[in-house]
Amino acid sequence: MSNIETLIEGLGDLGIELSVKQKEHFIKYKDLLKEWNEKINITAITDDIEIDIKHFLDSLTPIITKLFEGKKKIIDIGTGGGFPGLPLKIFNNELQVTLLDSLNKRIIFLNEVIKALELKNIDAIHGRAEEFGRTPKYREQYDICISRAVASLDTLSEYSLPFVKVGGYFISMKGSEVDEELKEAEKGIKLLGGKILKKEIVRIPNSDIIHSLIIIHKIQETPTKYPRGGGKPKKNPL
Ligand SMILES: C[S@@+](CC[C@H](N)C(=O)[O-])C[C@H]1O[C@@H](n2cnc3c(N)ncnc32)[C@H](O)[C@@H]1O
Repeated sequence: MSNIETLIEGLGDLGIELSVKQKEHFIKYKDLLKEWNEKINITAITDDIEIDIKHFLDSLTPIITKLFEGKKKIIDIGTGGGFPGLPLKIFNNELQVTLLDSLNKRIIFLNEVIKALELKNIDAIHGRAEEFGRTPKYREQYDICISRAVASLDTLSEYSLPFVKVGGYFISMKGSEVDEELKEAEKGIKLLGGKILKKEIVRIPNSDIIHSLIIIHKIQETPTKYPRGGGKPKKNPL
């Protein structure tokens, strides 16, 4: 059975105590992550302490924004092994979560975790963000779109902002050096109906790792021509 002492300690530093059930969920999730990672490539991080810091605690840093309280509807773009969407769901079971990734084997893994943890109001779906963002079922349906380690902010904004309702937020989890990327994405974010609210600097508890959360407010509908197809958001960012 996996150890989650570093996670428990790190959250303790923030004054947060996990329930028995939440602890069981994180342990089971970590067990499955390590087991599946031997068969398919999900993550390069496999050590108990590193998983706690670089996956679980890092995924939970957005809770400092207070935006993840209550029954929010959120989508995690390019979720990979479920980060940050799945730890956020374990933390606040009221969240209604969509996990999206273009690699089906990772979605199969996530569905196994969802089943093993008996989580409700969470879906793992296979596909590309720039395609789902054009369909009525997903477009402008979410209070929050969040993403970590998927693309540069200009490209990622075109993938992400179409999912967000007017009045909602797009949160991009980035490293500490993000100013250049922010500057390059500014014009596109405006075209997509967003407004950069702030850059929140966060230290991952129980570590010296500094990251930033870019918080973008959706103030207008995204024009229907976005997201563009044919790989344009990546090849030719706005
Ligand atoms: C480096 S991994 C990051 C995974 C996870 N967010 C994390 O931080 O551990 C990037 C993930 O984004 C997915 N991805 C890349 N482009 C995508 C797109 N256009 N739509 C959906 N998923 C995408 C990849 O399949 C991969 O699983």
